[in-house]
Amino acid sequence: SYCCSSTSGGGSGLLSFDFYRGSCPAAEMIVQNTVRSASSQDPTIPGKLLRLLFHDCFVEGCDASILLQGDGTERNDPANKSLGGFSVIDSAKRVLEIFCPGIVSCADILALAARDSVQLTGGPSVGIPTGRRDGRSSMGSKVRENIIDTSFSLEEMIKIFSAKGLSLDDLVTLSGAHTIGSAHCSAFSDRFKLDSNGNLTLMDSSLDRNYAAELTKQCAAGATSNATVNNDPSTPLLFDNQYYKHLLIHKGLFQSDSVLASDERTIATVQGFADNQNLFFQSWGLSFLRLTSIGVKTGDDGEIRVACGAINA
Ligand code: HEM
Ligand SMILES: [Ca+2]
Ligand SMILES: [Ca+2]
Repeated sequence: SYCCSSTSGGGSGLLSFDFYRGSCPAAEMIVQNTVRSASSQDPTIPGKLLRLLFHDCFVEGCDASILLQGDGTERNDPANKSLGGFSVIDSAKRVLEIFCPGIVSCADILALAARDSVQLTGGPSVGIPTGRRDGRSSMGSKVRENIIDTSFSLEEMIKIFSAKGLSLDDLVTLSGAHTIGSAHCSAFSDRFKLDSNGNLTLMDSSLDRNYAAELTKQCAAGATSNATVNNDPSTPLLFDNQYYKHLLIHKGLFQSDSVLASDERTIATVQGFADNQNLFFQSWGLSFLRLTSIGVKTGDDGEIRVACGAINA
């Protein structure tokens, strides 16, 4: 088994499965029910929760720093303005504060909610250990250096992933999150240029022409600035291996997606996942565990917030 007691160890970094078994046995069920009901009202929720977790874990570890509100926080950094799903975490927390006040961290709620989002959309169900505690700081200035931009080279992506203890396989596997959810036109407009009519024309020859034409149509001049396109053009609501199949036929939305199918260090993994969904799902389980373990605070570190948007008084 994974480890360990829930006694405070002063930041030992160890989590344990079913950490809340004694203190709040319904915790995981309450999160799951909240995510399920929110997603049935709004199918864009699972993608939002999964991306929210990624952006939390890459800045100060998986400590819910992304949820803190206020001037100069991560959440208010321009690079995070397209994040969503906050209200789902808040409502799970409200229910948990009624049943088990002061027990379940926002960091665990977010990790569990992202896990459940994958399962709800048809992906693998992954048991993850809990016991994360909530951070007490959140600085917008730390976002840029830790979050990958769509224009990054594979080299630059590897650098950031390895700084988090994640491998090249983790990078290819976790990028598979783009099998669900959507993106604002501005997120990939660097692959196009604006013509004199304000319309986009293709600059990046690594993109399939018909797919590019479809994207320019959806993002044409006059489309509102909050226009979005699906990350996965064929099964946007399903967590499947279609993302990898698209990469192989030059239909990766971001440059950072496309590069995975063109670099010889990653193409075999992409091919393997495209050919075999079970392989992708198995790998997802391992990589997701590593993602949700980045920089966790345990023991005496951090706190259990009363409300996810603010540190305790
Ligand atoms: C490796 C480099 C990555 C880059 C450059 C990247 C970039 C982006 C961008 C620009 C968007 C669109 C945001 C918007 O315009 O609304 C997006 C969406 C998304 N990303 Fe990533 N991402 C990366 C990795 C990941 C990882 C590791 C995960 C999770 C494990 C993830 C999960 C998602 C999800 C689920 C969405 C859809 C969000 C929604 O529907 O609101 N991404 N990503
Ligand atoms: Ca964080
Ligand atoms: Ca899909």
